[in-house]
Amino acid sequence: MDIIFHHPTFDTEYWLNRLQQALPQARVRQWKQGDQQPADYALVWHPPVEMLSGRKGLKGVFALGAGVDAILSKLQAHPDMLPDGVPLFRLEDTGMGLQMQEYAVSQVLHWFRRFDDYQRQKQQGQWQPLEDYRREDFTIGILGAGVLGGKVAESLVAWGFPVRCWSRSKKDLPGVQSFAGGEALPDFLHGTRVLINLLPNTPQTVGIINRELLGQLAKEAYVINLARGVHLVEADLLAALDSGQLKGAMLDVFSKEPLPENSPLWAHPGVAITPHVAAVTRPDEAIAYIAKTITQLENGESVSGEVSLQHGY
Ligand SMILES: NC(=O)c1ccc[n+]([C@@H]2O[C@H](COP(=O)([O-])OP(=O)(O)OC[C@H]3O[C@@H](n4cnc5c(N)ncnc54)[C@H](O)[C@@H]3O)[C@@H](O)[C@H]2O)c1
Ligand SMILES: O=C(O)[C@H](O)CO
Repeated sequence: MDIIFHHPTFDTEYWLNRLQQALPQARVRQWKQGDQQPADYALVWHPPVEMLSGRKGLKGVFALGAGVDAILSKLQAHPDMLPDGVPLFRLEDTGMGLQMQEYAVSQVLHWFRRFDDYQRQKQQGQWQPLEDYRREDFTIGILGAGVLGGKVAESLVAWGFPVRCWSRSKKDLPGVQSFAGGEALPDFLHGTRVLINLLPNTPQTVGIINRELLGQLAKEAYVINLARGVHLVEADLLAALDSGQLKGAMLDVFSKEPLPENSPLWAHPGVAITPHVAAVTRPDEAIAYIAKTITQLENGESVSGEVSLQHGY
C-alpha cells in the first residue's frame, strides 16, 4: 500500500516516520511536484491540483484538519481534482474537541465572572465590587452541534450553564436543548447570552452572523467565533458592539487571515483576538485516527469521518 503526504507547514519528517510506524506494511512518501506514481491514500492540506487529479489507484483522501472548505472550494474550481468515487475524509476531533472546550469554557467563565468589567475598572484604578451575573441569565447557544460543537456543549453543561445548540437535524445531547433548521433559528437566538459558532463553512452558513442575527440575541450578549471568518459580517459585529447590543467578542478566525493591520477589530476594546489557534491538528492523535481508518477501509469495514460532497462538510 502506498501513501502520499503533503502539508505546506507541518513537520513532514515527523509525520512520515510516525505514519510508517503506525502502518508498517505501507510505503509512505512525501509527495513532490512531478510525482505521478500510483498511491492508495493521500494525506493533504491545501493540495496542489496535480497531487490528486488523475492519480491511479487512489482509494481515499484525508484532509489534515477538521474544516474541508479550502479543499472543497479548490475542487469546485477543478472538478476533476478528486477522481470519481474517491472518498474524502476529515479529522474528527483527534484532540481538537478538548482544545475547543478549553477555549470556550475559559472565555465564558471570563465574561460570567465579569473579568472584562474588572479589567476596565483596574485601568481606571477603581475598587468596586459588581453585582454577580446569574447562571440562569447566561444561556449559551452553540451554532453547529457536530463533533466539536457537541464537545463544547458537554463542557459548558458541566459548568451548570443553560446550553442550547442549533444544527441541521435535532441532536440528543445530555442537558442540551436542541434546535434544528432555519425556522427554529429565531427561538434558538431568543435569550441566548453567549453565542458560540462551530458551523462548517458552506454556502448556507456564509455571513450567518450578521446584523439581523445579532439583533435577536439577549441584550449585552457575547460572541465567540471558533469556526471560520466568513461566517461573521465583521462590520455588523462592530456596529452591534458600538450600539451596546453586544458586550464583547472573542474571535479566532477572520474573513482575511492574517487579520490585516488596518482592521478596526484590532483596536476595538470589546474585541479579543487569537490567530486561528482555537484547535490545531495534533499529529499523534491525527495519525492514530488515519491509521485506524485506513486499516478499517482495507478490511472492508465501515468508517466515520467521510465528508459529504453534497452538503459541503
Ligand atoms: N478555529 C479553529 O482552530 C478550528 C479548528 C477546527 C475546526 N474548526 C471549524 O469548526 C467547524 C466544525 O467542525 P466539526 O468537526 O464540529 O464539524 P461537524 O461536521 O462535525 O459539525 C458541523 C455541525 O454544523 C451543523 N450544520 C451544518 N450546516 C448547517 C446549516 N446549514 N444549518 C444548521 N446547522 C448546520 C451540522 O448539523 C453539525 O451539527 C469546521 O468546519 C471548521 O471550520 C475551526
Ligand atoms: O479546520 C481546522 O482543522 C482548523 O481550522 C485548521 O485550519
